[in-house]
Amino acid sequence: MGIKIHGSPFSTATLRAVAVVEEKGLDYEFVNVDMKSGAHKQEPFISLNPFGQVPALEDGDVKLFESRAISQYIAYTYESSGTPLTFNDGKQRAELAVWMEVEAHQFDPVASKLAWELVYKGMFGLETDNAAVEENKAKLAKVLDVYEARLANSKYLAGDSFSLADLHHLPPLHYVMGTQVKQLFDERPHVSAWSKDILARPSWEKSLALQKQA
Ligand SMILES: N[C@@H](CCC(=O)N[C@@H](CS)C(=O)NCC(=O)O)C(=O)O
Repeated sequence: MGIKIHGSPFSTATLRAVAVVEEKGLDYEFVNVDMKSGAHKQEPFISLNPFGQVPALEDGDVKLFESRAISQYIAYTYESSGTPLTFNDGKQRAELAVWMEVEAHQFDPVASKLAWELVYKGMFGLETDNAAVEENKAKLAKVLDVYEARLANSKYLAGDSFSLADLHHLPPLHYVMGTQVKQLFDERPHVSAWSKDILARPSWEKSLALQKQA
């Protein structure tokens, strides 16, 4: 049995897991979980993730949930395939850990909230909360100031090569770049160059192609 990713192509967390497998050039089966009908809260999916959230991964007898845990499993298990997304050196591994934490705890909460307010709510016919947009834009600006300083000295967040730390940003980054939030990236030259670079990766284009098949 090969790699199976269970999820929705419209879910940012699912796309994070898919992007890693694409970046590694691995064959995989995408198993669509119909979130509209609540399939993520029922069997058989709930046995893969008892929290009822996509994505989940199966690889032989390995079963995992949490997109960032899935990405690390793929990157380390299939280290020799495709792009090296991790580092062997201890200091670089520590840098990778730092920037993966920054993505998960500083970037993702605000970028995902902005994507929800400015993209997803529209899809569901819900009204944007403009106060929440302004509040989260201000928070994101502060995070991006830190990124700008980091990226002035380092081509990618964890070092000189593209890694999981960069890849983890792709799904919410993709969504907010189609909104007024893009301006916050454009105003910061190093952040702007970095975001253009990582969004142009063929693995990301292939990940998004899943949406066209849905
Ligand atoms: N920390 C989790 C978050 C997973 C998550 O929030 N998935 C969303 C879709 S992007 C979901 O399943 N939402 C439905 C729900 O929470 O009921 C991960 O990275 O995998």
